[in-house]
Amino acid sequence: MKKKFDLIVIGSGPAGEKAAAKAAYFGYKVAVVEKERRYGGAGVQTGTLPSKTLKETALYLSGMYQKGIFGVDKQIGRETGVHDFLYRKNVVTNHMHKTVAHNLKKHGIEVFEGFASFIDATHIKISGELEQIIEGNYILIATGSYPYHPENIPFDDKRVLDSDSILNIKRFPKSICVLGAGVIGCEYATIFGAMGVRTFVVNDRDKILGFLDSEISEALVEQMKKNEIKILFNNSVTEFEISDDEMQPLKLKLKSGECLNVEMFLFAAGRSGNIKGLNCEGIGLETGKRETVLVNEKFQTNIPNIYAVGDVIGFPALASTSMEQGRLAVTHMFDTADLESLADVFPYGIYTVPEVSMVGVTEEQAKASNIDYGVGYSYFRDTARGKIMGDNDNGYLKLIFDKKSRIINGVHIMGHFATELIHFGMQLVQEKKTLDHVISTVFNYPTLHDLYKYASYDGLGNIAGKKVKTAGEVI
Ligand SMILES: Cc1cc2nc3c(=O)[nH]c(=O)nc-3n(C[C@H](O)[C@H](O)[C@H](O)COP(=O)(O)OP(=O)(O)OC[C@H]3O[C@@H](n4cnc5c(N)ncnc54)[C@H](O)[C@@H]3O)c2cc1C
Ligand SMILES: NC(=O)c1ccc[n+]([C@@H]2O[C@H](COP(=O)([O-])OP(=O)(O)OC[C@H]3O[C@@H](n4cnc5c(N)ncnc54)[C@H](O)[C@@H]3O)[C@@H](O)[C@H]2O)c1
Repeated sequence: MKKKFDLIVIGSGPAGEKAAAKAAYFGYKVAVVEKERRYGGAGVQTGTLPSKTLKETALYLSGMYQKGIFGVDKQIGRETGVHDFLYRKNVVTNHMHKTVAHNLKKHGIEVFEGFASFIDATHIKISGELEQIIEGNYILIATGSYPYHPENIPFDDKRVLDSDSILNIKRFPKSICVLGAGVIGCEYATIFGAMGVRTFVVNDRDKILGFLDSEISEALVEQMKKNEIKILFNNSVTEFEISDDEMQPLKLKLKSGECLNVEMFLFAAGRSGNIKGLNCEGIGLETGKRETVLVNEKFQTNIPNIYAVGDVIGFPALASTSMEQGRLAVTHMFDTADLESLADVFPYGIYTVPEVSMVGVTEEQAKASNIDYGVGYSYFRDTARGKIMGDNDNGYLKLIFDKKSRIINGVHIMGHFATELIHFGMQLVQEKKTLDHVISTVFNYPTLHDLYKYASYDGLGNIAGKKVKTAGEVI
């Protein structure tokens, strides 16, 4: 007999898992269909958590942040190989697979292993070892995204890689070229840089991480250079010459005419939505650019009982926002009345070495919208906690505020733990707090939260015409 559910979720990534768990928590009968044996999608298996774990591994093996404390340079041992590099990543993804499986089970969600496709708006065919058809009053598409593969790149899963296949390398490279200075490209470039790999980044623009405040982006470039990462701006790879002999380097011809000889190549220039095989066209579901599903502000598609969330709907394509979109879609389906909308202020966390994080407006945006804005800076090395940690990367925090009201509307941090530190800044921006609010706040001492206080004092100095600090200042 055909099984019937209140909700069928396609995909067990962050968006699907959280949506399914919430609907089940509210008492609805829920199914999740997952095509892979291991749960968690790009969030757990191929994207967020593996890359963040590799970053921690690189920091551990290189001793990069201990260097600032003891002043010694711990060279990565020659014996450090691909096994050491990937070990912790495998531990974390295995554990998280089990955590997701456990979460689905404890909520009483039925999981179907197989590939889901639409028969019609309420029936899903599951293809795989056990083929079957299930029925749902509501369907949630949470199928995520995959690395985009341009035709001119000869991916081989050994030396010419994307952000999925880089996780299965069999030997550790001495040199690598990363194409694309977006989030994936910069994170991996700094991971390999920290591991002592000669790293080249090729980007078709003159800025890395185009959405960042320009000063922060430039400061990160300086740190990358310090870690011997070479960034080739306004450039691209036009041709590949690959010898069958794997001991020979890949020869990459660049738009600038130069040739780059490296052991590995990582393509990191965009992703597309996972809609192939879903049969969207067959049921009349509207899709957009880069294989995305089109939705309204309630995450509802043009077919009212079908919703879509996460990477498959495109921007911002983050695990953090995908989970919330999943929960919100369930709010709208079942009128659970617990969440109204996604917060319009959310942070960006870039897990490069050093980390970068931001919330609110950049200086360029403040300028463009004619806000009479001021800035305040503070440096990790000027705080007691920064001194204790031994600031290694000239880390700093930058506040952008409205000069008249003193309301803070942008916070930008580059430095160790930036992705953690940003959350206080997020509250300031969300709640429209002022510089005066920050200076009247008491923090634990010594902590890096002092950065907020010093930047606020610097901002007040700016208003009073007594500004003393500039971006990237070294004393
Ligand atoms: C290298 C990298 C690093 C990242 N780092 C971060 C980060 O630090 N912070 C952050 O917030 N975000 C990060 N992201 C983005 C984050 O991983 C994604 O935004 C998030 O995983 C999207 O969640 P999702 O549930 O929409 O899709 P996914 O996590 O991709 O999950 C989709 C699931 O659907 C399944 N599926 C697809 N089609 C079908 C089908 N037809 N039938 C059955 N199952 C199907 C897939 O197998 C998969 O398990 C990173 C991404 C990458 C690639
Ligand atoms: N920490 C995080 O939150 C995090 C980490 C990794 C990935 N992600 C998510 O994954 C998504 C995809 O990331 P991405 O880095 O692949 O894409 P992206 O679109 O963010 O960046 C691509 C970069 O490659 C450059 N580029 C594109 N084509 C090129 C070419 N032919 N030659 C040279 N340069 C080229 C672009 O100018 C851009 O700088 C992001 O949008 C993000 O949502 C998030």
